[in-house]
Amino acid sequence: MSGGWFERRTRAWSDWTVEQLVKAKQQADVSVSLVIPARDEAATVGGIVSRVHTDLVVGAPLLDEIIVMDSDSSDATAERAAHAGATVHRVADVRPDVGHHRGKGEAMWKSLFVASGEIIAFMDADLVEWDTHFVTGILGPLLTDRDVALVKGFYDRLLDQSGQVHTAGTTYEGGRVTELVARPTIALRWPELASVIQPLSGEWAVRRSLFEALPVPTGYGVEFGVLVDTYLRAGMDAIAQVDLGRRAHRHQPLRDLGAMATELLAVADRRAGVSTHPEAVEVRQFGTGEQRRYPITTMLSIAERPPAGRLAAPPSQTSCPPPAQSGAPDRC
Ligand SMILES: O=c1ccn([C@@H]2O[C@H](COP(=O)(O)OP(=O)(O)O[C@H]3O[C@H](CO)[C@@H](O)[C@H](O)[C@H]3O)[C@@H](O)[C@H]2O)c(=O)[nH]1
Ligand SMILES: O=C(O)[C@H](O)COP(=O)(O)O
Repeated sequence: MSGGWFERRTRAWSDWTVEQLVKAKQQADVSVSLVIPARDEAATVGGIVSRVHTDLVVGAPLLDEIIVMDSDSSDATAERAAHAGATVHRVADVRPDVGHHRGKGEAMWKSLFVASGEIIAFMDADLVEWDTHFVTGILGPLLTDRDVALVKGFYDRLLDQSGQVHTAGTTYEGGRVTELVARPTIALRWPELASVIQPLSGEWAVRRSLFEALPVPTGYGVEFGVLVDTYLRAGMDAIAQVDLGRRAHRHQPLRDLGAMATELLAVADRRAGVSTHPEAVEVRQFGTGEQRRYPITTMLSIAERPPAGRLAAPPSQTSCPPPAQSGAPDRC
């Protein structure tokens, strides 16, 4: 492990009780938003929002708001999230004057225009093994240490070959892109970051002032980009990591992970200054059996958004997002 950073900046979720965090929040006088980016997560998003709402909004005044960024869903994600107590925004409706990209990073970048928190915690919407300590854990270092600006969650990552959790086929082999792309890239380019146990974890929290100052990859490169940029601009001591136990989520097919890996490598190349990629790249993959000679070609967006803090205000009131589905504050 990298000298003292690991000892100084590695904690466990159980280091803080909810009551301690509420007190720390009051003392620091900061507001906290939980933002959940979600694309077609009707199966899980309602349960996740409802549990967090019960424990950390109603049960304790830790979160000022729970926002679900509905990322081009075609299922009932928005309805289920709103019903469970979240404020829901359609990503495409936020700041329409700057256009719309598909992708997770876009949803997170646009959340900066609708969330009010000085601290923003992010959590994925496809979790199947988790609990609300995921949220309290990633908030712990930010609420108790002014020098920390970014907190990454880490955990054992389950991989279930059948696509279900808790079956006999479950192993600890999850995190395929993490192991095969993120970690090797870090080893080669930014070895100090190698002590970050889950560089791609979707459960992380950040000070708004930092996130607003960073460029944001619109797709799955967002976690990697924010981690590397924080390190390059603020140094290792601005980063902390918190043990959250075990996590299981819905797995993507291998070919989709190939696309994710390409997005990460584009982010890494840009930060290392070794290439000037265009906004999109062609990825060619191949079928199996009779289809093995036929390419499946995808144009993959590797676009990045500029730092949100540098964006000019919307041109007029008409550019403001329409009211959210459950009464978001009007930020126009
Ligand atoms: O266009 C998209 C795609 C995904 N999501 C949401 O983003 C979250 C994570 O997406 P998922 O497809 O489950 O990603 P993973 O396969 O889990 O990828 C891992 O690695 C990614 C790359 O670092 C991270 O973004 C993820 O958080 C992390 O869990 C989920 O809530 C999705 O609904 C969107 O909001 N918009
Ligand atoms: O972080 C990763 O490597 C990707 O989310 C893939 O995770 P999985 O191998 O557990 O599906």
